[in-house]
Amino acid sequence: MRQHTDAPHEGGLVVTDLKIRFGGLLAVNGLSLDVPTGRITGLIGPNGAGKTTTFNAISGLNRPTSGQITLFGQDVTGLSPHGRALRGLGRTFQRMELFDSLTVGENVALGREAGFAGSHPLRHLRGSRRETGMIRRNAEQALELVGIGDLRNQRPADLSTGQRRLVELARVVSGDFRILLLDEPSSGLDKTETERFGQLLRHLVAERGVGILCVEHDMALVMGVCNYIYVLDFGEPIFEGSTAEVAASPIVRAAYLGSEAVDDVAGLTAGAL
Ligand SMILES: Nc1ncnc2c1ncn2[C@@H]1O[C@H](COP(=O)(O)OP(=O)(O)OP(=O)(O)O)[C@@H](O)[C@H]1O
Repeated sequence: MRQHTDAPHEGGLVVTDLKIRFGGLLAVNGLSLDVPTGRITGLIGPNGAGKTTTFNAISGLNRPTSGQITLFGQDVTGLSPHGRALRGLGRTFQRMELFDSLTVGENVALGREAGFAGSHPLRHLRGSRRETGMIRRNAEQALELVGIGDLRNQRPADLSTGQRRLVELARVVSGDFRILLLDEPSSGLDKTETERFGQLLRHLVAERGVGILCVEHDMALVMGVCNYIYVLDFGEPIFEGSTAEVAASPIVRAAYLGSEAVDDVAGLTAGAL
């Protein structure tokens, strides 16, 4: 596994030789990832490559057949999603899971707990309010960092897809996690919104020093924000490298043949980087 930090590795998420089998299907076969803090790492691959399965294994929603997952040097392979969250791991989901009965501010305040299997976010919200204002303060900071403070009293149902994506990002930011897993965060955004979202991710890393692992189909976003990229195809890790190396790789282009993203990859290879 190559390390993609310039400085000595200060820790983060490390996945070693991950294998996940569903019956006769080897959905992920020997994937190793290094996701340091202060960097945006990409995980890409065509449909069905195993990206979400990998995310679920990292966040504890499915059990790996073999392999190891460590967070800041601690083996978390056997821990629950909640245990991993407490150790600094937050995630978003491909399908946004915002509560339309709550305001934007309340959704963001769910922060650390929401979205993780086995938690009870509504109960958590009420309990925490009684005990402390800390969650509300975290939520306010996250709303400001993501630039949606003016939406705090609105309901998610009244927002555009782009705004809802920002609410989702603010929610995971409010959890004060050190490693964020973002599952197709720009899905449903137009080109301008995606560009702004990319700038926001870079701002987030610069401000908070978090590490981000991002699964994303939008190649322009991937190539624009990621420091390092891993490529999966049919569960096999087929390539890893800098954005320039990935964009120039014939292996990567071949994996995307027949998919919509192939033109994007080819275009980036031709000179965007
Ligand atoms: N719970 C499951 N049981 C059986 N097979 C599964 C399960 N979850 C995923 N798979 C299969 O594992 C493979 C990888 O799926 P996964 O959703 O991880 O791919 P992906 O790269 O995230 O795809 P996409 O980009 O379309 O979201 C697919 O063949 C999928 O059908």
